[in-house]
Amino acid sequence: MTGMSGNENRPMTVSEKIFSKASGSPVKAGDFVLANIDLAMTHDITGPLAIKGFYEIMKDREEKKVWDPTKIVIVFDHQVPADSINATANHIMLREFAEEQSILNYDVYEGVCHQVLPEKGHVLPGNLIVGSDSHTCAYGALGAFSTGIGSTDMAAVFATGKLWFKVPETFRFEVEGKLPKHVYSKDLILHLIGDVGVEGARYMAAEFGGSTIHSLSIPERMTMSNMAIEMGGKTGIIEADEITANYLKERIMYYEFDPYWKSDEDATYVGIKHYDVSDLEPQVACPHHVDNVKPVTEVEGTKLDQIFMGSCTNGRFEDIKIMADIMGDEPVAKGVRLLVVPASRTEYLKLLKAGYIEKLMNAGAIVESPCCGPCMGGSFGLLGAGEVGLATSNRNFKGREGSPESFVYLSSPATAGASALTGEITDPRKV
Ligand SMILES: CC(C)[C@H](C(=O)O)[C@@H](O)C(=O)O
Ligand code: SF4
Repeated sequence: MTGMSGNENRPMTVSEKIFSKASGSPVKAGDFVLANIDLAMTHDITGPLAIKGFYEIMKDREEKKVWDPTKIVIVFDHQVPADSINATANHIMLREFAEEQSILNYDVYEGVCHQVLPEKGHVLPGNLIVGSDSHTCAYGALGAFSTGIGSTDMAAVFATGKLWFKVPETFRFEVEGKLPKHVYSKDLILHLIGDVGVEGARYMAAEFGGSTIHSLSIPERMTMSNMAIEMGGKTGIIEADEITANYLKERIMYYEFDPYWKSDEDATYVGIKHYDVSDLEPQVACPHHVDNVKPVTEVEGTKLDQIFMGSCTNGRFEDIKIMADIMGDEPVAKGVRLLVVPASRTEYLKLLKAGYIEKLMNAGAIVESPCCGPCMGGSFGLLGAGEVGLATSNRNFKGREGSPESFVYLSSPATAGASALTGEITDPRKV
């Protein structure tokens, strides 16, 4: 894919470039544009309402067809396998819609949407992607502008392939330094969210850059981009580089790297913050807000009832490997439930082959098949009143994982692994 030519020589952020291409003329932050959508993702929770809205829009048309079936992906992940008759009805509705509209990218329970789309090569740098899920910002890890939208907006996208946007301003997070041992990109993103707060990047493109970011693997970048919404960001974009290109070459037959999809030097930012991570400690987000972030040393010793290792934030092979490695051959502490839910079928199979699933099961973990799992108090693994959970996911709102009287802490897989051995929040550097 080639970039826009003739940007009036005005330096642009990568997000401005993407909106310029998507709307057909050079734009700047603050402009209102009608943009062409490259890819639309929906899932089993928000999809049914989008379909109803689509038929409502189409009610007077003879041909009720989506704008482009090849640009729609439908994922079954929040309630799979169906945990209620209502969930089954939603799944049936989505399957029938996909069949009727010739949408081929759907079903088979591949895993959590935000893992499945990049993994299957649906995401490219420079794309404008929308998904009816707030963590759609995750695909920014590959240099796409991707953002969450509501079901009714999705209905309009199904019908027209276009959507109105106000081109967001960009806030740049410039990160330098080498992450210390046992400190990961999850600790970094929690630290940034704790620093700027849940509204710190409201309606902005959060752009993560600097040598630390560009040394991260794609799974590590995905963890960061995924959580941009937790600082209010429209997206969490990381300019594509060689690491991105290598990830894509494994997935897309004729992928060619296009260096255009980077912010120009002298592009206009609404703010730039600099960080040095050389001394960063493992971080924990404490109940009930994602920006209530503390170094692990301030909360170690907090007794746990359950640990959830999974989600679109940290449910990949690399994450679960970190947990398994830190646990060694030691068992899960008595009295704590360790739920491990790989983010996709592919990640699960890699873990199986490498022996990590067996290792974790021998340690006492309960391993479930890929889905959102307990992340949003879904199909299983709910916390009871007064119970305390530690999760590698992205939200710790009141009642997020079950009872409104429960408590959820968020951490990296390393902290979760160390804590599984002791049954209390534990500093992974001390294991
Ligand atoms: C169910 C869905 C609408 C929701 C979201 O948009 O984020 C969920 O995925 C979540 O993480 O809370
Ligand atoms: S894993 Fe959690 S955060 Fe991710 S899409 Fe599912 S419910 Fe949302």
